[in-house]
Amino acid sequence: MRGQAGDVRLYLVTGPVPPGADLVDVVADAVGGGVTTVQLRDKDATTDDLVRLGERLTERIGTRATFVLNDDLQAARALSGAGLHVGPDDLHPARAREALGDDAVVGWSLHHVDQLKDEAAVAACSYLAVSPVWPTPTKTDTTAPWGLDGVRRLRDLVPADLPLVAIGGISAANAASVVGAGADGVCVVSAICSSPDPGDAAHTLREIVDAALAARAEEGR
Ligand SMILES: Cc1ncc(COP(=O)(O)OP(=O)(O)O)c(N)n1
Ligand SMILES: Cc1nc(C(=O)O)sc1CCOP(=O)(O)O
Ligand SMILES: [Mg+2]
Repeated sequence: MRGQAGDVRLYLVTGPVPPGADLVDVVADAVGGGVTTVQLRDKDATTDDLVRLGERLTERIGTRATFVLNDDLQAARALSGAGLHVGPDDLHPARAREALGDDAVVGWSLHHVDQLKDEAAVAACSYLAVSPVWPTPTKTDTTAPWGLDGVRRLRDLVPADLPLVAIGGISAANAASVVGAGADGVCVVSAICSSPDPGDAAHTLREIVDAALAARAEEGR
């Protein structure tokens, strides 16, 4: 049971924002600029912290973007309608699906190709994530980068009706190549959170992703 992935074309994962900036404003501006999914990720936050911040974020975002928690099932359960993103070292996606219900968004990071042999996990997911495409200073404890060849390989192996997103080192300079290699959406932290103008950064990325998706559709891929 997959649930709907929502719209994963431009997927913002939260991260550090510039001094003086407020994360809620950054996310709201980014959604105004074209972000379609927001993941609240803060590896140091308690469940209570995540719920409080999640409430502020969802109030500002409303229904304009899909909202997902990283790792923390309890926080996701406390925030009505929130989805959950997990990796292979976290809660199993089938357990997340059971806990959150059929309509919830459940995402899973692909660190190793062998994960695709876990049919129950894949069947429970709304989308899968190529993790990471390129090395990134934002998260240094990743497994080996897949590169664009890895994106192509995974797109061939992942069921065609299951959205595949990509994360790690993605910016306006390379987002089109990631979509061209088969990703259905790009996930970014620093390209938006570190930008002096998050709304403009999101708008630029969204135009690039939409153009690359349109070009791919025209080529019949
Ligand atoms: C969209 C998306 N893709 C990958 C990840 C990374 O998940 P994980 O490997 O579990 O690592 P942490 O984010 O938990 O450090 C992600 N969060 N989101
Ligand atoms: C949260 C996260 N997960 C990754 C993975 O590979 O699973 S890479 C990453 C951080 C991505 O940051 P930036 O867009 O600044 O490169
Ligand atoms: Mg995780």
